[in-house]
Amino acid sequence: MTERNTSTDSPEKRAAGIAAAGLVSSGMVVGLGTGSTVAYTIKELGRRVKEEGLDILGVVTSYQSEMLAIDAGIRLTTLSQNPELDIAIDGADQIDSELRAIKGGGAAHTREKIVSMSARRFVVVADESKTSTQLVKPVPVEILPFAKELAINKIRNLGGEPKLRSAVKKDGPVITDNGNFILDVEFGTIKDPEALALQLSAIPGVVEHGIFCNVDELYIGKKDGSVKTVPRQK
Ligand SMILES: O=C(CO)[C@H](O)[C@H](O)COP(=O)(O)O
Repeated sequence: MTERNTSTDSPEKRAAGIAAAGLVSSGMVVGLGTGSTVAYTIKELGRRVKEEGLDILGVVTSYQSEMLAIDAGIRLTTLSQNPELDIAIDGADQIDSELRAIKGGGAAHTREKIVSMSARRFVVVADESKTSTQLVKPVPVEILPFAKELAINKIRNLGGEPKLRSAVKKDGPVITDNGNFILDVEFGTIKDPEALALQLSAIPGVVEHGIFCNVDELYIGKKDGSVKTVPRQK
């Protein structure tokens, strides 16, 4: 896994994150993703709650987004109480020209997928470095610790090279918010993301993988502070 850029001061990420917050209006239930780009969205929504009386409920995707949302003053709900969301906004590690994305750099992709699939509209916020004609980054795969060896063998049979993600400030593996391990799997250029997504999902012990084929719209923040929006071609 390459080093994660979680810079807290990025004009590109800020531009994308704040622009996407503009899609949210009072009465909405909003899926709140995880990572440094959507953190700008969460903070902007919090500002609007305080300064403009924006009345929303948020559904978080990680302990990180929960803490940010609480700090920002956003009221939270759960998928049990609100199973259908109006919109979900989240970051991505890479996104291709057909808006298929790799997520899970922050090990939150399982809840992120559940939340994004529960939303009528799923918007990804990113800086330009995340865009690519094809997906080439390693795919994060959350697995049950009990299934590690089986999952590694099955993933190798698919042509992937899995690496157990290690924690930075803890000895041993990363443990997700769900109590599982993460494999970062190198597949080279992913020619057919939809097919690979199905193959990974079929492996016993795979909880969720980081290939997302449900992005409706991409907000790309640029260095000059402008934002390009790209809708998915239907
Ligand atoms: O999928 C994710 C977390 O699991 C993040 O959305 C993704 O890693 C992008 O993060 P950032 O906005 O910090 O670059």
